[in-house]
Amino acid sequence: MVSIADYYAGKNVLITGATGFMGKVLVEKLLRSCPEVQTLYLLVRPKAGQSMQERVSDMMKCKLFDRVREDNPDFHQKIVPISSELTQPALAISPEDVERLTSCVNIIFHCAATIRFDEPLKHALQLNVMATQQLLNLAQQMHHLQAFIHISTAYANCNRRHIDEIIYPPPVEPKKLIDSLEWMEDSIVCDITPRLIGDRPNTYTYTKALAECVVQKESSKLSIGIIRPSIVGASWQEPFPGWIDNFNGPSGVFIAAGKGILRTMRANNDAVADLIPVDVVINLTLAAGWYTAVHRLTFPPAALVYNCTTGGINPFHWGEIEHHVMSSFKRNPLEQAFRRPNANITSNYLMNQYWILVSHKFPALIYDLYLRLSGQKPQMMRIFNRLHKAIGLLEYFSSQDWEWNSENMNMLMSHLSPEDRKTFNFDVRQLNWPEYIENYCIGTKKYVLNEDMSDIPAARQHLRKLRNIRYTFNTLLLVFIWRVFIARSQMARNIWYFVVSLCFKFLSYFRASSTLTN
Ligand SMILES: CCCCCCCCCCCCCCCC(=O)SCCNC(=O)CCNC(=O)[C@H](O)C(C)(C)COP(=O)(O)OP(=O)(O)OC[C@H]1O[C@@H](n2cnc3c(N)ncnc32)[C@H](O)[C@@H]1OP(=O)(O)O
Ligand SMILES: NC(=O)C1=CN([C@@H]2O[C@H](COP(=O)(O)OP(=O)(O)OC[C@H]3O[C@@H](n4cnc5c(N)ncnc54)[C@H](OP(=O)(O)O)[C@@H]3O)[C@@H](O)[C@H]2O)C=CC1
Repeated sequence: MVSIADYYAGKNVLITGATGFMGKVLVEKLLRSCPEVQTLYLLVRPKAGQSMQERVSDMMKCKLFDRVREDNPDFHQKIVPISSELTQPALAISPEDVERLTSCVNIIFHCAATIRFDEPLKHALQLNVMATQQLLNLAQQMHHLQAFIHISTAYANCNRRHIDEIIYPPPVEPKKLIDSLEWMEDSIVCDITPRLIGDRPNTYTYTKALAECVVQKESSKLSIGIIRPSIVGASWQEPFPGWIDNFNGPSGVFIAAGKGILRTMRANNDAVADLIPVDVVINLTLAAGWYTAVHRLTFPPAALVYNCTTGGINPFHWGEIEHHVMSSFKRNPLEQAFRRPNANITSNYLMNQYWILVSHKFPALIYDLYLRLSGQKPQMMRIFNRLHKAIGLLEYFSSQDWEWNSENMNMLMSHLSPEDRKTFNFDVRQLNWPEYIENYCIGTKKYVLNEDMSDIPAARQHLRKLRNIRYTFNTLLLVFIWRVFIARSQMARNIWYFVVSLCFKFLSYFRASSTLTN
């Protein structure tokens, strides 16, 4: 069978969501490991005052592309941005571009989505479901299409404990839902959203489940693969360890803990933390593209689903993550930490509320008071409120376990040549978690916060200063409480005198015995 790189040689690839976290890694890996690929067409929208060309050229300047740049300084010639707003009719692609794409595209990777957990249902439906349908319509007009790869999520069916590599019946017929919500005002949709999403935690997982059904409907006409990654984290090996560029999922939690802001979170110490490195997901995605295309004529007309998870193969737990994240940030501290990193996870609701009060709200109040007194704008309480909202949305995923069947991932691996297994490695049995978490934490420091590694001694010095402030504060607090207590209670005074005299007696005894032995 042809190798993966040989398959992609001369192919035209269409990618949505290329400016996102996973899309960027996909573009980079294709250019680096499949250097003979013909053209990458990226569907991009203008954003924040930047044209789509400007956005794509900014993206190509990013550090992620350093290795590709080294191998082929002219790699940008292979990239063709196509203007597209996925929530618009016909994806807002111009007729000339449609003509161009339908005549030459061989493979589609559909990564674009809204991954916000608090996205209003209508918008999440528009982007995650309707745009997917429109892209499938476009795909059917393509004369040379060999594979359509849809990126879903392992949590699309998080209302089940055991998840097989099949597409489950939709909670509702997507078309009916879209039609009925179309005429409704946003406020009404907002009111009925909890009833609609039922036992799913948010509009994201709900709409991703509906999108899978939309994709499945077209599987008799197109060769389709569906990738379901779990919690996508920093890169494991490629293009370099620890690459990450956003606050999503665990990254924001790690950073907040490293900065000493987050001290408590509800999570189950013993639950599996199903993190999956982004390079593993992308290697599997490219291999699935190759497999889908090569076997397109022999497949029965059904989309092949790949659960892309680690829990069943190489499990690691939230308690272990907490331990390794904390020790990593103590070795490699973040700059200007608010307090020393010391976050604890607990599954006990009351305990968590207690620590929120003592370790989040109380220090925030004091710090804001200090800011106010020194003529600055208070900000800490606002930061904590945002943090509480964010972790509140994540807790559902860190408090329970799921079991994913990953037979198709194993099957795919067994079809790769030894060379492809190395170049497109998605064998998570080899993943060393402590080393991965260390690189992940360093990655958040270097690539998300843009902090310099040479500043680590100063950051350590800052942590020592914070420790001394804490010791002084605790001592003063103890003395203060004790003084108040002693002033009010005869019993406390008696205990105090008893302890002091006991200490004095011990001291005299040791001094006397040491004089005798000399
Ligand atoms: C040591 C402990 C170990 C235990 C550790 C347990 C970890 C347990 C992880 C489970 C993880 C499950 C993951 C499920 C698996 C998928 O399905 S993965 C898909 C994942 N999707 C996400 O993670 C999206 C979640 N995020 C959201 O929905 C929204 O960002 C939020 C949280 C509702 C916040 O919305 P918002 O208040 O409007 O804020 P937003 O505009 O997004 O961002 C505002 C600012 O905060 C920053 N920010 C955003 N999120 C965060 C954050 N989480 N933290 C800090 N800053 C953030 C942004 O960068 C932004 O900065 P500026 O640009 O203003 O400078
Ligand atoms: N990150 C994770 O942990 C996981 C992600 N996934 C799935 O992987 C895929 C990629 O996720 P990720 O890279 O993290 O997400 P990002 O949020 O980083 O990227 C989303 C991409 O979609 C594009 N997009 C969003 N709205 C539009 C629009 N209206 N028109 C055109 N493009 C749009 C964004 O473009 P722009 O830059 O213009 O906003 C961006 O390129 C998604 O399908 C997600 O569901 C699955 C499991 C876990």
